[in-house]
This record gives sequence, structure tokens and C-alpha cells, in this order.
Amino acid sequence: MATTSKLVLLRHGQSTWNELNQFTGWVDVPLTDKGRTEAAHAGQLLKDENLLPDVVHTSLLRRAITTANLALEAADRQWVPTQRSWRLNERHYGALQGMNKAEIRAEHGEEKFMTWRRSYDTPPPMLEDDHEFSQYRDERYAMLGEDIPRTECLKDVVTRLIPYWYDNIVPQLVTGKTVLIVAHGNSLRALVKHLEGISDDAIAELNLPTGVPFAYELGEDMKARGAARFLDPDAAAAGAAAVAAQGK
Ligand SMILES: O=C(O)[C@@H](CO)OP(=O)(O)O
Repeated sequence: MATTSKLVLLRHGQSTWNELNQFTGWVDVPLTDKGRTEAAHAGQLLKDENLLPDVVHTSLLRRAITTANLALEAADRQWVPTQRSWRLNERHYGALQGMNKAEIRAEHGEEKFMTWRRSYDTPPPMLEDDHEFSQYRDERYAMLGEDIPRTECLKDVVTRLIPYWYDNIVPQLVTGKTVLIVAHGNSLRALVKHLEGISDDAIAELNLPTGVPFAYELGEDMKARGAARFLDPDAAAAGAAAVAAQGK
């Protein structure tokens, strides 16, 4: 009998830079109190919906790690094995990291702003290694050496994320485990694009809310069998609309 694999994705709760409307990328900012509440609520939803994870994956960034910890605590699931990888990190936002979204839009215009923010294959300008918001000397990325990103477009994120998906997550799913991935707006957009087969153009329209889990049933090909199911649809719709409106 075929095993039905269950996958739950969760974007971290609101961060301090989400609140300030700043491009964040690999800058390691914490959650706000609202973000912590969202994370705990996400864990409660997992419990209520009986979508308790057997394993968890997070990025190396504290907004995802804290979200996972708070969600697991609320779900009484702190003991589950957890793996972390830079491959689940947010998209590196290059020279935009730390910049205010409304100011960038006002300075460069709507078209450039949306190209940098949502085009599939145009990255923002590179961030200099000696910039205060560079991760070049951060020891958690030492294994990347000179290959550490200085900017990324969504296509770059797909390229670095999909090997992790097949090497580390798919083997768990095929044994019937329920897998929770706690990551970021754009790293999850990259994964959703792969799972749902969304085109390079159409992915621009997808915005993911903070702190609302969404679940997929996967087929034997490890692709989505249908659309994602948000565990709190009203909060998800409001959250996605707010992300779409950022910078306006
Ligand atoms: O700043 C970022 O790193 C991301 C997610 O917060 O922003 P955006 O939604 O604009 O891609």
C-alpha cells in the first residue's frame, strides 16, 4: 500500500525587520512579541489538526529557529529530531539587506522594486563583504568559504534548496514521517514552486504569511497532490495580502 506523506511548511513569525518594513535576507534578526505569539499559535494548530511532526528542519537563522522552538513547545513536541541548514535560509537580499522597502520603492520606482523583490532571475546588487549587514565573516557559514552568497534571486534559492530537499527531506517523507519545515518567505516560495510546478512568471504572485502553517499531501513523485491547506485560512489570507502590500 502506498504511504501518504505529509509535509507541513511554516514561515517564521513576524520579525523585528518585518515590523520595520526592512529587507532582511540573511541578517539574523529576532522575532517580535507578535511573532512569538504567531509561532505558539502555529504549534497549537498543528496539535489541533493532528499534524504533529516526526522531524523538523529549520534554516540557520534565529527567526526560524525560535519559531520552531515555540511551535514545538505549544504542540508538546520539543523532543523531535531537528536538522538545520543554510540551504533553508531566506534569500540573500544583497545590497538591499537593511534597507526600508518603501524607501527603495520611492527611490528606484515600482518596476525596479518589484523586479528585485519578485522576479525569478534578477538578483539585487551584491552586498560588499565589509558591509555591516554582510555574513561574510559569520562562522556559521564558514563551510561555504568564498562561495557564500552576496546576493540571490529566487532561481538561486531553488538551486541551493532542492538538493537539500532530495537528500535530507524526501528520504524521511518516503518512510511515512510527517515533516515540518520552518523557514522563510522566499525559501518557502522556492519550495512551493517546485512542489506545485508553478511557472517562473506565476511565482511572482505568491506571497506567504508569517506564522501560519500550511500542509501538503504528496504523491509518490514527491510533488503536491493538490493545493496547500492553510491551517488558519483567514489569518493566511490577511497575512499574504499584507506581504504583497509591503513598500506601498
Ligand atoms: O526581507 C526579506 O528577507 C523578505 C521576507 O521578509 O522580504 P520580501 O517579502 O520582500 O521578499
